[in-house]
Amino acid sequence: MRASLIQINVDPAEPVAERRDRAAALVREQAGSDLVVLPELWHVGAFAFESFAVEAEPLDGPTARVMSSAALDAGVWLHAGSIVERGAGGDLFNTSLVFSPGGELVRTYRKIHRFGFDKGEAVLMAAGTEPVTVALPGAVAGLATCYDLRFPELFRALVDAGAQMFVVPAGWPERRRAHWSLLARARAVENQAYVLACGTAGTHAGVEQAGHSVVVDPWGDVVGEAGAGEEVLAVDLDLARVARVRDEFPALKDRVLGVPGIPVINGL
Ligand SMILES: O=C(O)CCC(=O)C(=O)O
Repeated sequence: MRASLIQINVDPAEPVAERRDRAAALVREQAGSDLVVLPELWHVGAFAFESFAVEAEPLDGPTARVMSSAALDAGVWLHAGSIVERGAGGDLFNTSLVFSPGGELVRTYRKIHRFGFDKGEAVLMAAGTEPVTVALPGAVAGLATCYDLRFPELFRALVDAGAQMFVVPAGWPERRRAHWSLLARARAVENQAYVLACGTAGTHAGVEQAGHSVVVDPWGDVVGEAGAGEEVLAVDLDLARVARVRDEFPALKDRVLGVPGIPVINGL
């Protein structure tokens, strides 16, 4: 599988509509890839809290329309990162969108772990409640978003649902870049799965972004890593490696479930 992670620059001076069109053009340039990934809230900026309500949109809103047509034109599976979704009841969600090469919206994932403690996303958005997987050609992908990366139980539940790779759009701050790299590798090693972690570049709302999107293989080796600025990170994934690593070093099979005090995750 050829995967291209678009680490787009989020600059508050660039109008959202222009960034949307620019992102779509970047997706079209990835024709020939199998999977294209954009980061979390790239249209508005993950820390641009004052713009969340203004830029909120339904699942058939402007970002979904533009991304659907970009996926169709490029003929790729597209994880279009996340949008500020306005749900039917008016609540806002941080919602990831996955399109088929035919441009169909095949999966959505509402971020479960909201970031900010008692501020920002944590108070402005509602939490998702359902882990989500999507069958891509050659592998089942588990979906997670940014802060979710800190919660291994979500990833284990996704493995129980069949995930062989994780796609993690993010707007991770530079200040905690060391955690980003470490956690991406940890989730890959402990779950013996590929991790495709796609962040943003630039500074918005005073928060410098880490960039350094990274793809980690099921052994924990870094397959490719971006720098700090806008960049497309293109990598080739050997999806059969997931089964090989799981067979040769069968740690997942050695899980001991049912120990008092250790919660059992029964899948989804
Ligand atoms: O966990 C972190 O350090 C960053 C999380 C974050 O920025 C987010 O989820 O938007």
